[in-house]
Amino acid sequence: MFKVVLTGYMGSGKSTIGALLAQQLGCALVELDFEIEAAAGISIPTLFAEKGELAFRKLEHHSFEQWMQSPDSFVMSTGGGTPCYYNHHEWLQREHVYSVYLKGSVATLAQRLQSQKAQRPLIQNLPEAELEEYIAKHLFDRNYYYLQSRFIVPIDGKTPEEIVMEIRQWLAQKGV
Ligand SMILES: Nc1ncnc2c1ncn2[C@@H]1O[C@H](COP(=O)(O)OP(=O)(O)O)[C@@H](O)[C@H]1O
Ligand SMILES: O=C(O)C1=C[C@@H](OP(=O)(O)O)[C@@H](O)[C@H](O)C1
Ligand SMILES: [Mg+2]
Repeated sequence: MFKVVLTGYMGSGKSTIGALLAQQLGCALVELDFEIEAAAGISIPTLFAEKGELAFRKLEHHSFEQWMQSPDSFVMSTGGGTPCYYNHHEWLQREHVYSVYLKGSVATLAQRLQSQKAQRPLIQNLPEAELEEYIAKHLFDRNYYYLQSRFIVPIDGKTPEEIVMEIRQWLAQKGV
């Protein structure tokens, strides 16, 4: 049994890499944001707008815990905040959990997120000029949690395929 858990800031590529990695490993993909949307019956932006971030975090907690406690093997793409709430960071180093931090620079994340703010309620109303500064501060706070992942992959300037290959090499060393 193995649980590969991808962590990292919004825009670091968790969803993209997760899908590719699960496909290559031939295992299930858990896209935590989809799980939350399915449980809520509404999109994440609507959930934030109508019920608030706290309601989102509760659903995220429920879904994350259910999957982590299951006997299933999978690749999980978390949301950028997932390891930073409740006791979630404690899961990152448990037995059978292969946590991977997709580590991007502020510049790379800001460049990617600029055109994708609408799907991400935490940044959707930020003026363009403030995005980079917001990410820098937020990432500083969240790094404490991301860095508890067992493997760190710098992502700047790499293709998804290159990143997936690095993760697969590390997993192979661990016998996965
Ligand atoms: N290695 C990469 N190089 C260039 N663009 C990427 C890479 N990985 C992801 N992207 C793009 O960056 C954006 C954010 O990726 P996404 O997988 O949604 O990140 P996350 O789930 O971490 O928020 C998407 O437009 C995606 O196509
Ligand atoms: O960083 C966060 O707190 C969030 C990240 C999002 O996922 P991505 O990291 O896939 O964008 C999504 O879970 C929600 O908008 C909150
Ligand atoms: Mg995602």
